[in-house]
Amino acid sequence: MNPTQTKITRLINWYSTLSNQPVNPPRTSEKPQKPYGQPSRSHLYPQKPYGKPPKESKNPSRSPVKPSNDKHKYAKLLKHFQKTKRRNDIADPTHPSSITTLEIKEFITKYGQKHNLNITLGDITNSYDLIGKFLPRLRTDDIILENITIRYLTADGHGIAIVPKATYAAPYVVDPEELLGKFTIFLVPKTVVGDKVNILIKMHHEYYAEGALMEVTNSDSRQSRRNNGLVVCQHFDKCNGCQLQMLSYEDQLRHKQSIIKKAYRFFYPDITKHVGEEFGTVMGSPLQYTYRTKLTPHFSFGSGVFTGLGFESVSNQGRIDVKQCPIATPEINDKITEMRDKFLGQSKSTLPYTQLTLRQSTRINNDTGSTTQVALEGQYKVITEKVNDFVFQFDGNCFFQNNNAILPSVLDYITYHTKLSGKLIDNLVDAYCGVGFFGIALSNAVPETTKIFGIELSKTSIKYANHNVKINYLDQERIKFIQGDAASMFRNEEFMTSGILGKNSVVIIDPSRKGSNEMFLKQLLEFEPELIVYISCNVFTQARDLATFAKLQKEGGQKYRVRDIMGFDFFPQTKHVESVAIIEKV
Ligand SMILES: C[S@@+](CC[C@H](N)C(=O)[O-])C[C@H]1O[C@@H](n2cnc3c(N)ncnc32)[C@H](O)[C@@H]1O
Repeated sequence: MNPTQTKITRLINWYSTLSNQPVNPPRTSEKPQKPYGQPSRSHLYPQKPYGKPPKESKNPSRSPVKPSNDKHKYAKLLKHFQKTKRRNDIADPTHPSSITTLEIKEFITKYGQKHNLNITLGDITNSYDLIGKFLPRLRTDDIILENITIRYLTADGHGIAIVPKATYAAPYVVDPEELLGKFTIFLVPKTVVGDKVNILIKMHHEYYAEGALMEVTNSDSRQSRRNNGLVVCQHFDKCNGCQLQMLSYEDQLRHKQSIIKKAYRFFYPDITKHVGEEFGTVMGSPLQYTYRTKLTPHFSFGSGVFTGLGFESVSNQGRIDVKQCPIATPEINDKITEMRDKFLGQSKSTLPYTQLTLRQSTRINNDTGSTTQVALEGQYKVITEKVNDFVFQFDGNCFFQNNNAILPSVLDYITYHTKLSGKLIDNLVDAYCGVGFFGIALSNAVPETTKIFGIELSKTSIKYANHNVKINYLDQERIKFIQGDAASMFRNEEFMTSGILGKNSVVIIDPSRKGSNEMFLKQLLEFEPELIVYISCNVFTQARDLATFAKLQKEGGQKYRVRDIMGFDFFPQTKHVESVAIIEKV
């Protein structure tokens, strides 16, 4: 045994004593691995988690590695891989990568307490040597770790496993002994707590590494919440769209409640003083599949012709061809088939764009009032949707909620809270109003004299919001939607001259994922409405904003209390959850 091998053996022995578990030595793949999934469908899947055949080690002798001088190169490369089109504000504590770091910290603390270990971020940090070795184009080995346990599920729907670095990293560092007491956190998509999995080791980041799921080895065991029999979609293993199909719907709702509680634990722990320890119950969607009224699949192409239509793959290695998407409505699925048949094999020049916008639309027969459902393709088609007794029209590229079936329950919940205090509502303010959905849909839940005022950044949406007032035969003197930044709403001339005062007002806030901001919240506090309803598709920014709102009240004394927080499952089978907070004046 050479000195390096001796060190590796010592490290493995150290881990065996530490965990009291047998250690499966890591395996370098020699033959293509079977991906996990339901055996009956295995013929549908390619043989690898992503297309490339396994690479042979170029370094069989595993000579000790030289220290890397490439820190800057790796740091730059990592930055490149972390950047996505919309999410480049990585200093933001609510950025998804910052949330992942918070989740990892929470996990190692809990795991450390359970196993009597003090694991710090330093103990799980990946060295630049290790990061460099596993960068996509520099990785020389396909290393598979077997039977590792998933112990935590992130808000992104990735399972977390913790593995002593000694079990696989010794050949990639200068001094294997430096791995003593060090761990790697693996994030493994499409896994759930209790799964035992075989993973292919992929890219390393500062505090975690990516693991591609090869196989779940305890699918039928009681330790895991998984039930592969529930998976409906043939593309589930590969597609990035859904994360939770293998969980029962009750487990999905429980997981989503845990995301709401986690978001407040991270950004506004004092929430429990308002709503107690148990909050954020998630109401299920009446439809758990076939609910999605909008899809935006992309065409893939090769040699100048269209070769597929679908979504990003879970491994971020291009797109997968999706023939049917079971969470979308039947009409949208028919449209996918139609568009695929029309364009596949055609030259790329036949279409001026590579992304399709498909939306569900309702056709109303004006003579009989009967309706039929259709799917329309294109960003500028006029879409019609009906919610309760109201009709909404908008361009294909305007924002509109994507799960029509759950919207009546959300409206009922808001109505219940607006009526709870028994006070008359004189004004309803709809901030971030889109095409006027909440303002219009709640117009019959408040007295006929209640003024409704909405603001929205998008010009097109505002055009449709005012159009929707007309087509629902609502009084245009009573309901007004204006274009502008919500942050300047309270100083807007039209708003100031509208006579709307905070007293007896309800303010609805429904911002996009990045949430609201201090400027808006400050003015909201000065406006002093009776009730605030904060609807959010990103509970982390919602929790941050409510913490800011509480902080703003520190000086002048507490004016508001959070009455309730409830989740709504707008997107079954996926990681997403909508959170609605009710904030009342004390
Ligand atoms: C989640 S959507 C909600 C829309 C609407 N409430 C609904 O339910 O259909 C958020 C809306 O906020 C708008 N928005 C984003 N930033 C804004 C800002 N600073 N001021 C006003 N509106 C904004 C977006 O254009 C989008 O229509």
